[in-house]
Amino acid sequence: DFPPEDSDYHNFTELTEVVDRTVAEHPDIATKSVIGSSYRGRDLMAVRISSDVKADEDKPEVLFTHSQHAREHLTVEMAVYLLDLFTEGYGSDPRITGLLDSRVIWILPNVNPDGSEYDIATGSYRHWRKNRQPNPRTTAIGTDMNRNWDYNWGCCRGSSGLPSSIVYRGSAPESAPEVKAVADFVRSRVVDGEQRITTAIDWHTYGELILWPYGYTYNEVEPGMSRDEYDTHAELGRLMARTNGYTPQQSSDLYITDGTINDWLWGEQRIFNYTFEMYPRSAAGGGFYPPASVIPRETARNREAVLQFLEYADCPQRVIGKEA
Ligand SMILES: NS(=O)(=O)N[C@@H](CCC(=O)O)C(=O)O
Ligand SMILES: [Zn+2]
Repeated sequence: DFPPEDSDYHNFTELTEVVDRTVAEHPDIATKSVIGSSYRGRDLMAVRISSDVKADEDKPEVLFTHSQHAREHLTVEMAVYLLDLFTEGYGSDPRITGLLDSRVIWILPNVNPDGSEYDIATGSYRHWRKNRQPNPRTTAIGTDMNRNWDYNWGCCRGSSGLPSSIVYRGSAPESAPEVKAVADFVRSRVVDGEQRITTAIDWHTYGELILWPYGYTYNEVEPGMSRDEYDTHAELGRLMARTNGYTPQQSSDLYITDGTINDWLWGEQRIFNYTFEMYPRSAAGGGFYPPASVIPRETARNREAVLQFLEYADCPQRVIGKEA
C-alpha cells in the first residue's frame, strides 16, 4: 500500500470501491464495465457517464485514460476527481448538466493496475513504470505500454527493443494485454463505420505539459496530419494550457516517441487527443511522488481545461474557426 503519509492516494482496491460507489449512487448517468484484464488478472474498468445512460444515441464521446505508467499515481487521483466532478455536477451545475446531456464521457481510471500495485507493494516506492508482463528468455519484466500501440510501432528510435529498458516497446504492437484491451475498446466505439469517440486525453505525470501528436516525427504536417488538423490540435492545446498553466507543445518537442497512444488515437482512429503531464513541473516538486497534500489542488487545476475540452468534442476544428 502507499506509505502512511500518502494514504490519501487510492490503491487499486480503494479505486474500485470509489468506482462502484459512484456508479451505485448515480445509476441514472453512470455505468461501469470491465473491458478486459491486466496480465495478472485485475479488472480494466471503464466508467460511462452520460444522461442517456440507457440509449446509445449518436453523441460525441470523449475518452480519458489514466495510469499507463505505474508510478504516475496522481493520474488515478485525476480520474477520481473527474468521476466526482461529473456525477456531482449533473443536475446542479448547468454547464456540466449540458455537457452530460450532449456527450458521452468514458473514464478508464487505471489501465495498468498491476504496475500501480507493484510500485507500492512493499510500502515504499519502487519507481516502476511498465506493466508486469514477463518477457521470454529474460528475467526482465514489463512492457512500456506507451510504446506498444499499433501506429508506427518501433519506427523511429523512440522506444527500445531491449526488455530491460523502461521504454521497451514489447514483442509486437498490442503485445501488452492491457494495451490490446484498451485498443479493442476504442475500436468497439466504431458504430456504422463511424468512430463515436472524437477526443481523448491520456493522463501522465510529470512536467506540467499538454502534448499533442505526432510523437514519432518532428514534423507538424505528415501523412495523416493536415495543416488544419495540426492547427486544431495546437490551438485547442494552447487554449487548455491557458487555463491550467501547463506548457503546450507537440509531443516530439519533448523527445521522439514511437508506439504511443497519442499517435495511435490520431493516426489510426482520427481522435483528436492529448497527453497531459500533470504536476509537478520538475523533480524538485516531488517528481513522480508529490505529497498527497497536493491532490485536491492539482486535480482541480484541470477542471476548466477538461470542461472546455468537452465543449469542443462535437467539432474540435471549431477552435480554428472551421467546420469538420
Ligand atoms: N509520462 S512520461 O513517461 O514521463 N512521458 C510520456 C510522454 C508521452 C508522449 O511524449 O507522447 C512518455 O514518455 O510516454
Ligand atoms: Zn507517463
